[in-house]
Amino acid sequence: MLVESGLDTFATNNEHIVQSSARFLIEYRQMEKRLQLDVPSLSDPVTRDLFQESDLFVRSFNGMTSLGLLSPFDFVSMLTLTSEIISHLYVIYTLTSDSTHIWILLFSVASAFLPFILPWFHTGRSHLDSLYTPQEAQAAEKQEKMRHLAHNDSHRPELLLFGLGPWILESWAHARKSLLGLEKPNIFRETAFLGQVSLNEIMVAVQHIPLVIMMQSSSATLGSFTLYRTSIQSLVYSIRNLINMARLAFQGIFLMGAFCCAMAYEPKLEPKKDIRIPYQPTKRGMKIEARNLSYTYPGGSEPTLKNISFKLEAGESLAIVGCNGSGKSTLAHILLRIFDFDGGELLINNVPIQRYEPFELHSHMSAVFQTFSKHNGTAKENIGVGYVGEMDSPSAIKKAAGLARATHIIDSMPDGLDTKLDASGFYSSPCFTPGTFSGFVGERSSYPYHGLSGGEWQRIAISRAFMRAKRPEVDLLVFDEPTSALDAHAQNDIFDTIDDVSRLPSGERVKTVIWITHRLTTARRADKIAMIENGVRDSFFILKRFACHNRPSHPHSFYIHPGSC
Ligand SMILES: Nc1ncnc2c1ncn2[C@@H]1O[C@H](COP(=O)(O)OP(=O)(O)OP(=O)(O)O)[C@@H](O)[C@H]1O
Repeated sequence: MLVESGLDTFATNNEHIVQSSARFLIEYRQMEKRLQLDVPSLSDPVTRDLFQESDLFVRSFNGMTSLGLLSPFDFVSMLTLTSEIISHLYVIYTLTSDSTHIWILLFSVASAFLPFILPWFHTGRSHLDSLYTPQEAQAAEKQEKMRHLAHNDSHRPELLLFGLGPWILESWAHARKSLLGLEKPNIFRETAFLGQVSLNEIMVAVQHIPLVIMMQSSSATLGSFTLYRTSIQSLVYSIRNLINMARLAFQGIFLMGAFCCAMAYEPKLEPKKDIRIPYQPTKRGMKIEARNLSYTYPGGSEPTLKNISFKLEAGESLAIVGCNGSGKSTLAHILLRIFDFDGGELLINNVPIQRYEPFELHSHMSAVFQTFSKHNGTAKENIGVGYVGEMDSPSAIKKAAGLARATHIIDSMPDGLDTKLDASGFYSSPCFTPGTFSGFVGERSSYPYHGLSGGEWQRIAISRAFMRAKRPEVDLLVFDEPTSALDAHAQNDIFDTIDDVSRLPSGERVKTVIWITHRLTTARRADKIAMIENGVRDSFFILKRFACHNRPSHPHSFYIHPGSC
């Protein structure tokens, strides 16, 4: 007994280790692949579906009897069920001696199966189909979206401001009911109920009729009657289980297929091996040349950017100005290789940008996006993500914060760099009652998270960009309205720093700098100014010198303007 129990424990532990390791590996591969996905891949619905199905496989990977894994145990269960079916069939066969018995048998089997077959006719589709209808997929997506809105604290202020609660609840309930099959008309439900519950009982009663006839023959005993009855019920039960198991196995194989396809998926911006070349630095920054660049957002009918052409020598600075919606941020995303472009050419250091591996190219760039991220993490993490190699170096983080003039913000936080920041704005709002949470970083404070103003967040985002910007391998700095929430004095300081960071101590510029701004004062600091005019979707941009259009003269300014000129 002792040995048996010891062996059993050993086998269980071993099994647990094997299952956990396999599960971890699958989850790791999925996470790794998902993190490689670029924006164009993510905006492709087919890719999104593929990764969703692959996610489903990974989440269902629970080892034995899971949906995702066909374990030996599943095959053993299938074999057992098959052998059970054969033995029940044999028992029934031995009890069936003449043609009357055969008819009784057929009648009994048909009536036992009827309750399971009828619902298929009610819905007009197979059980398998019912798992994948587009309406249900839509309902599932909506349900998840609403659940996310309700659970994610970062949406709470807008949720309250716009009174979205009832709408979210109603939409969620609608989607949920539809998924649970509670939204069918009453008549249909009653029919289905009759079909599944009462019909079962009716059929059990009906099955007794031929058996009673059988009892009247002299050879039938009460024992054979019971055996016959039990065998038919067991036969139906085993067949049903086998079908369910086969269905799960089929789904498992289908989802496993999706997982394998996802693992082989190459992100859209990834260059093919035969054209890929390593980034060639110029020592003076990044040389950029755009020739007739065009871009249309997925699903858009009109191009947001059309025929953009310009040239920026390594080490030059360019300010892009223009009205709202003219495409400035879109252009920045293309230059940063976040988006692809539909037409034209973009050369980086005289090489088409498509030939560079995006991960490598990005290591030579730093940026502040207009809609920068706010992480629900510590100040250290929020700044450190700019260059994770120095995330654990307080001095590097403080230096970057110093460049962004954010030192005083960090000094005023309760736990300095270890203060958890409130990305959602929820915990710093007056509606939040302190003291209801415990165990957060910085328990000295009664608030779990520390709130920041818009300008302070912007300085954190600029610090993040400076974590990487000052590094020698970085050749391009892009700032999309980096100081929109800062006062004029702070704005000047930041632009002085941008200028310093882009130069060697000797004063030589070694980084190309592009910034987007609505302020003429900051635009004038650049070597060149590009202006996007009438840029909403139907623009036709061409880079020209201001002087050609009687614009304020600046020796190195350009004018991006609609229409050929
Ligand atoms: N994800 C998107 N899908 C579809 N259209 C988009 C998307 N993002 C932006 N647009 C559209 O592209 C156009 C250009 O937007 P973009 O953000 O580049 O303008 P912008 O010049 O940076 O504006 P702003 O000065 O207000 O920041 C806008 O008309 C906008 O509606």
